[in-house]
Amino acid sequence: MHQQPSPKRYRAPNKRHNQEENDKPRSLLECAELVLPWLTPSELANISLTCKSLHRISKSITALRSSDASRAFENLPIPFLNSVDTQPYAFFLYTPSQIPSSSSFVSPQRQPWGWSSSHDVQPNCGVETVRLTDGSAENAWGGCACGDCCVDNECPCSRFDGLEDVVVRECGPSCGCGSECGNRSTQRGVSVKLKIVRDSNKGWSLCADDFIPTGRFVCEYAGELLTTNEARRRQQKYDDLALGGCFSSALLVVREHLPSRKACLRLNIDATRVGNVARFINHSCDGGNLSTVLVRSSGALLPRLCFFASKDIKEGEELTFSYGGVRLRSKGSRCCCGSSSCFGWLPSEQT
Ligand SMILES: C[S@@+](CC[C@H](N)C(=O)[O-])C[C@H]1O[C@@H](n2cnc3c(N)ncnc32)[C@H](O)[C@@H]1O
Repeated sequence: MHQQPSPKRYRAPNKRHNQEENDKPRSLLECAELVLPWLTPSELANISLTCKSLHRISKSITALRSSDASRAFENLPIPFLNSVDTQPYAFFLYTPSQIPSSSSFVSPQRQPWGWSSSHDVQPNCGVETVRLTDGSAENAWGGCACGDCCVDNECPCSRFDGLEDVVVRECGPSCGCGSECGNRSTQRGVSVKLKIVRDSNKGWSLCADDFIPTGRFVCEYAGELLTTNEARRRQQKYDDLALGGCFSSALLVVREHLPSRKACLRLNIDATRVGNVARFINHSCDGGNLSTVLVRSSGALLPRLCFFASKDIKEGEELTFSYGGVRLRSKGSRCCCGSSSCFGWLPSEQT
């Protein structure tokens, strides 16, 4: 007769086996805590289905991601808040400043996001933040060598240089004044409290989380700088994806007209895949509460597009600006800005 093994006889060998199992998950979990922050939301969702421990780690990564969209790149955390649906956060790679377009060398596919507090945060790991500076011009352009750039408006970097006055000048990489200089207000990242709030019509929206006075710098529009050909190729792809619904692109074309009006510098900034919090700013047909200003820093090759409060902004108010006045497609995407001057459709122009 076949004898059933007693539970006791089974337990003895299992004890050692259990010990090995306990050891294995421990090292597995340590690896998981390092690897999982590199995963996309769908990869994270898949892996969280495999066992309870990975589910727990995935959950804490999701909570950390929702608590700070800027993943410690900015001075203050910028949380996602959603009382509309179940989406906890938007997934993209973070760069606090412009980066050259996507050669794989500078524009990686992955960046860790959601490290637990026990790990050293490596905010600069993953996306290289390249300074687009003109090293050769360091002496030719000169920059400044002021002791205090904000005294008596003497700093040569603050002077109008023949470009249109919508271009603001700041000290930059070729100046001797250093990072604490008062003439670098747009170069220190976000210093006003912001939050990213889910809206049932517009997707995510960037909101003030404190009072912002008129004239205060809010953030720059950071992303990948594209050639015009690449911008056209991507816009076509984004338009196709948008037809399927549930896709928001963040490709902005900025034109800086030279004084002669005979030429203009065109900047194509794509924050769709790699960007900063400005990628969540929605359009308003009445111009919104942000003004856009091109800022040139001494020694930088290209200007940066910066947002300033164009009026006093209350805590909780959504931050918006006008995406432009041109609507090439008579029936493009529906606008839900809610302003009395709403056109009904979002601006659209030939990229
Ligand atoms: C730069 S993104 C802004 C952030 C975006 N709402 C999101 O969820 O990522 C631009 C996209 O936001 C949406 N959007 C922006 N302003 C809008 C508006 N006034 N009405 C409806 N949708 C808007 C459109 O889908 C647009 O393509």
